[in-house]
Amino acid sequence: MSSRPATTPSAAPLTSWLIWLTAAIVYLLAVFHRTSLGVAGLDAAERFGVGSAALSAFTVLQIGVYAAMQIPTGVLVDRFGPRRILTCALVFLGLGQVLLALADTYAVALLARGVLGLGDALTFVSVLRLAANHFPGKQYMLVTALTGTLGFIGNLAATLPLTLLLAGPGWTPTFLVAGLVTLAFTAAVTVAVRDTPTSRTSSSAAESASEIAVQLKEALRVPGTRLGFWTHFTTPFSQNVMVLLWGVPFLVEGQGYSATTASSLLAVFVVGAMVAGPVLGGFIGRRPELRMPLVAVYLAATAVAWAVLLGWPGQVPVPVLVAAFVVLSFGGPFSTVGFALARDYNPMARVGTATGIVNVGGFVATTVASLLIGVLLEATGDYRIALVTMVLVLAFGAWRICVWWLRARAAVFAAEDRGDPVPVRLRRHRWDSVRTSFGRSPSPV
Ligand SMILES: N[C@@H](Cc1c[nH]cn1)C(=O)NCC(=O)O
Repeated sequence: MSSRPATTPSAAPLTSWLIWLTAAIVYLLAVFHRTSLGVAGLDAAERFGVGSAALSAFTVLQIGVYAAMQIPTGVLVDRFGPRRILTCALVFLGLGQVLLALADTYAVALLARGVLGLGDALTFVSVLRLAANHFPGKQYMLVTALTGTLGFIGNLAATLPLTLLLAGPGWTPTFLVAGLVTLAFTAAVTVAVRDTPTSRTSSSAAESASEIAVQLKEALRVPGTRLGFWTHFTTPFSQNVMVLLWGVPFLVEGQGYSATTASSLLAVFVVGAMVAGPVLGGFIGRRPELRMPLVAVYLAATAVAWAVLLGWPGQVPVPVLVAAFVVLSFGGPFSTVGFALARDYNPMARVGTATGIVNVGGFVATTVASLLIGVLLEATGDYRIALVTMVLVLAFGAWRICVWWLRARAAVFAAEDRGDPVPVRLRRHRWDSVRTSFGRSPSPV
C-alpha cells in the first residue's frame, strides 16, 4: 500500500499554496514558450527562409523531446526532488528562448527549440510531484486542475499579447526578454520552493540502472497507474487534437466557416477548461469514489458530442458547435483524474515516476489520432470520415479504462480483505466479480 507521511494535514497551509503557485508559474512559462511559435510561425519562416515542412520540424522535435522525457522526468524528480528539476527546467527554457532570440540560422533555431522542449518536458510532472508532497489527497485534484488553468493563461499570453510584441519590438527583443525573465525566475524558485513542508530539498539515495528499472516496473504493475494512464489517454485527446491541429481546418474546410469564426470557436475549449477545471477538481477531491463514474459519464457525453458533430446533415450550426466544444473542453480537467490515481495508488517516493507514465497516455492518444486523421483526410478528402478516428480512439481508450478499472477495484478489495489501508473506500458491486475473466491475480494497490 502507499506510504504517506503520517502528519499530512487535512488542508494544506498558506505556505504550501505559495510554494505551489511559484512552481505553477514555471508551468505557465513553459506553456507560454511551448505555444509561442503558434503566432511566431510566419515570422520564423521569413527570418530563417524556410517553408512549412521545415517549420513543422520545430513541432515534431518539440513533441518528440517532450514525449521521450516524460518517464525520465518522473524518475529524476523522484530521485532529486521537484525543486532541483524545476530549476533545471527554467534554465533550459530560458536558454532555449534566448538562443532562439539570437538565432540567425534554421539549424540554431531548431537547436533552440530542442533545448526549450527539454525544459518544457521537465516541468509539469515536477509541479505535480511538488503538489503531491504538500497537499493531502482531497486537495490534490484541485491543485492539479488549477495548475492546468495556469497553463492556459500561459497559452493565452502566447496569442494576442505575443502577436502585438512581435509586431512592435520584434523577434529578438521579445524572445530575449521572455528568455531572461524565465532565467531570472530561478531566483524565485530557489527562494520560495521547498520540496516538502519540512525540508528545502528532498532526494532519494542514488539508484543503479537496474533499481530504476525495478521502480518503473513496480509503478507499471500498479493497476491504479495503468488506470491513470488510460484515463489520461482517453479524456483530453479530443480537445488537444482540435486545438493543436485539426480544429481550424475542420471548421474552415470541412464546415465552411471563416478563419476568424473558427479561431473564435476554438476559444470555447480554453474558456471551458479554465472554468471546469477548478470546479471539477474541488468536487472530485471531496468525493474521490465518484471520480471514475464521472469519467465514464464524461466519455459517454464525448461520444454523443462526436456523434452530433459527425452525423449532423450539412453545416453544423454555431450553437451546436459551441455545445459540443464545451463538452470536449472538459477533457483536460477530467484528465487530472489520471494524475490523482497515480498519486493515490503509489508510494510517495514513486509518485513522480507514476505521474510521468500517466502523462505519456495523453500524448500517445493525441499523436496517434492526429496522424490517423491526416492519413484518412489525404485518402478520402472528407473530414467526417477522417474524424471517425476520434470515435475509434475514444472507444479503444474506454475499453482499456473498463479493463483497468475492474482490475484496480479488485486490487482495492483484495487490500481491504487483507486489512491494509486503501486510499478510497469503494462499494462492491456484483460486476466486480468480472475481474476473474481478465485472468489476473489482484496486483498491489
Ligand atoms: N492534461 C493536461 C493537464 C490539464 C489540466 N487541465 C487541463 N489540462 C496535461 O497533461 N498537461 C501536461 C503538460 O505538460 O501540459
